[in-house]
Amino acid sequence: MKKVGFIGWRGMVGSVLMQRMHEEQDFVAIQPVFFSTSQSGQLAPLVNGKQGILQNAKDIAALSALDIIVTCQGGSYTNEIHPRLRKSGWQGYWIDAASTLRMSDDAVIILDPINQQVIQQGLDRGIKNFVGGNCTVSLMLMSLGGLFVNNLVEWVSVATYQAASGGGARHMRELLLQMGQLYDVVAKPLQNSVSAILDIERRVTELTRSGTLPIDNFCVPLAGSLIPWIDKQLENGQSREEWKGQAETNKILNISQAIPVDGLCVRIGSLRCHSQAFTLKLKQDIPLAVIEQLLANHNDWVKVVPNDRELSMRELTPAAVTGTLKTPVGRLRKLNMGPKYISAFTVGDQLLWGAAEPLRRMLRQLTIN
Ligand SMILES: NC(=O)C1=CN([C@@H]2O[C@H](COP(=O)(O)OP(=O)(O)OC[C@H]3O[C@@H](n4cnc5c(N)ncnc54)[C@H](OP(=O)(O)O)[C@@H]3O)[C@@H](O)[C@H]2O)C=CC1
Ligand SMILES: N[C@@H](CC(=O)OP(=O)(O)O)C(=O)O
Repeated sequence: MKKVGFIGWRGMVGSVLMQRMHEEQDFVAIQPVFFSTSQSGQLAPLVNGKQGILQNAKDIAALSALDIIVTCQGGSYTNEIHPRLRKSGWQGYWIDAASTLRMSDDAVIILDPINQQVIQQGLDRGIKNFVGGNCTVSLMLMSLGGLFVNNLVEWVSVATYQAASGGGARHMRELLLQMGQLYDVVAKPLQNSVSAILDIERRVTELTRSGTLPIDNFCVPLAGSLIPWIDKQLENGQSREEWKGQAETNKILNISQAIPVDGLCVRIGSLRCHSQAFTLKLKQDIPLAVIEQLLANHNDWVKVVPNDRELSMRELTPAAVTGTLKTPVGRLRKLNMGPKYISAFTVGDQLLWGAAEPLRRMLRQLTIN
């Protein structure tokens, strides 16, 4: 049985990974060792009927004893530990949720329903670093995979609607605290159906602008608003999140002629589902029914939601998709720009297919035989 170390298992992404591994009984096939950067010496979680002690996540000797390391601890941990561990001669598999190593030549970005062939080629070439993709990229490919893998996409323009969880656990708390404070300030007049709505709105807006809402994480209020920038600013005017769209998509697909992917990434007040509105230019004029069939047949998680008002409102929302592995796509139609232009709207849980699930499946692949 492979000895597998888990770092970051008690964080938000790590907890989702643990939950999924329990659901799929993945622990049965491995010997798990749990690590922490802050709680070494305390009790590890009970798994396979055994409860060990948390190891120090920065102990290179302890890490070196592992066949596989799975980390959801974040980029700073990867930056600090991965080079030291490799320098020490460790030859094991490193599976990571952080973006740090994604674009390295000696790393494969993992999304097996899309690029199992690339993963297998990497394994055959002796690649040992396997990194989960950016959540918007992974979720786009899970929903629109049928068009990408059939080489039908000429370019992609996207506007994202990204959930608070993408920033991390503290961001989700901050959003909910903001929502609570905004509600509290108008709770009384809201009970009274004849109170003037513009008075209510004014109070909410005044509080939003007062500088008293908690904004340590988002830097500005998100509740009742949005933030049209995610991640760092690049010199070309893109946000780093926007830059990842093209860079990671093309690396995942491993194609020689890059598909342009660009757009605007926006943070909104949903909790853990990212949504994305696409304009795609296809390489051919394909009937909509064929497009729908290619999309629906691509993988077990995508579902084509017919372009119908009622169904879109019911099935194509964060509220409907949160906490599930579904990656629905809908609002599919040909645009006025011409027969090769289509719209699409996708929704996906950014902690599942957007973060934990590709890691879980990679680990399973390495441990099943
Ligand atoms: N959030 C996301 O949507 C995505 C995140 N990622 C990557 O995953 C990394 C981790 O993200 P995320 O899971 O959101 O980070 P979290 O902040 O939830 O957890 C990170 C670490 O914080 C420590 N920690 C300190 N206090 C607590 C507490 N009260 N509860 C739980 N953990 C605590 C734990 O480490 P310790 O036990 O060592 O103290 C934990 O592993 C990111 O930095 C990013 O690189 C990737 C894709 C999406
Ligand atoms: N940046 C994403 C979360 C994510 O997946 O990030 P990264 O590419 O660093 O793993 C968000 O904020 O919604």
